[in-house]
Amino acid sequence: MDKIKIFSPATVANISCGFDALGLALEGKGDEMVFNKTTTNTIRITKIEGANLPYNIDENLVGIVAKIMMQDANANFGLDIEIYKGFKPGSGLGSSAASAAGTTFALNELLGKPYTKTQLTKYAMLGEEAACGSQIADNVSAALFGGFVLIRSYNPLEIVSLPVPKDLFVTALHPQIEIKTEDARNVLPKEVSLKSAITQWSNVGGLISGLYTSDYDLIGRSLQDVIVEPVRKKLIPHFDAVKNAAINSGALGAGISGAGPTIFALSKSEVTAKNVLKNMQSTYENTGIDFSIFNSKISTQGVRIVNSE
Ligand SMILES: Nc1ncnc2c1ncn2[C@@H]1O[C@H](COP(=O)(O)OP(=O)(O)OP(=O)(O)O)[C@@H](O)[C@H]1O
Ligand SMILES: N[C@@H](CCO)C(=O)O
Repeated sequence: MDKIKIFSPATVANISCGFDALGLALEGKGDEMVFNKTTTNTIRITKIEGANLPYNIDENLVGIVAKIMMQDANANFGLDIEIYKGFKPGSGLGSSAASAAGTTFALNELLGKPYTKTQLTKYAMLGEEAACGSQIADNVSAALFGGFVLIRSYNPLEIVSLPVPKDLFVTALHPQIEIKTEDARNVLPKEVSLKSAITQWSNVGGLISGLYTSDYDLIGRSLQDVIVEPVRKKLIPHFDAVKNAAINSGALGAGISGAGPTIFALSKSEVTAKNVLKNMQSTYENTGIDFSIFNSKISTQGVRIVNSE
């Protein structure tokens, strides 16, 4: 294979109760990238559309991840890379993760598929470190594996794919402000009380049980975050109003997508999700802040090939 075009999905990390441990992949929203093998032994980013990002391969995490993987594999080719961002960095929808996961997937194909998805996740986590200072796995593993994922352990890295109940829909409202993941991590408490920890891990258990049994009400009751959301929601204008609008219009639950500012809601059917979108939208329309909003199914596929030669 000499050339590959891939699609890498947007993702929702944390899913309320599972900070750094849970993620899901969205259908339809994501980045595309083209990787062309060259005979030059250099890596170049030749085109970037959709976001203002560096072309320097030591600054753009696509270049950073590609360089490390090429060196480790002793690759005997160079690369020309085109990046088409489908959503903005700093949105809470895993922009850096879509780039990092997509790069590892494409490189694996061009190298003859030497790596497992868990090994690719480890490489993609280096991209996350370059973006925000932490080797987080939730967005990148959701992008690579698709569906719902649980990071059962960071060391050694263990990713568990969870079932996706067929009627689940995601609504995502993205206020047009940028929150850097690094900044959103810096506001977090260094310690949590035992009481909060018990509530949180009980909800993670409830959510996972709900996914396995397609118990939508249990999923809804488990979408609670008593540790991260109370601190981070202060960074997101009108968070409570939008969350309440989602729940009052039938959503199972709602919370912060990743590090924010995107607010996500889960609903049991497309009809409910449409109603939830309408009410979240009309709540934000009164704020004077620009935003975008969409509904999505959960993608069970993750990063995929668009075409290859
Ligand atoms: N290819 C790339 N795609 C996205 N961001 C990149 C890329 N290369 C470098 N960056 C830098 O990474 C930072 C974005 O990372 P950050 O984690 O804050 O956003 P994010 O990935 O959209 O957040 P979240 O994971 O919450 O959705 C920005 O400073 C951006 O310039
Ligand atoms: N779990 C990470 C995701 C960042 O995209 C966080 O919430 O900081």
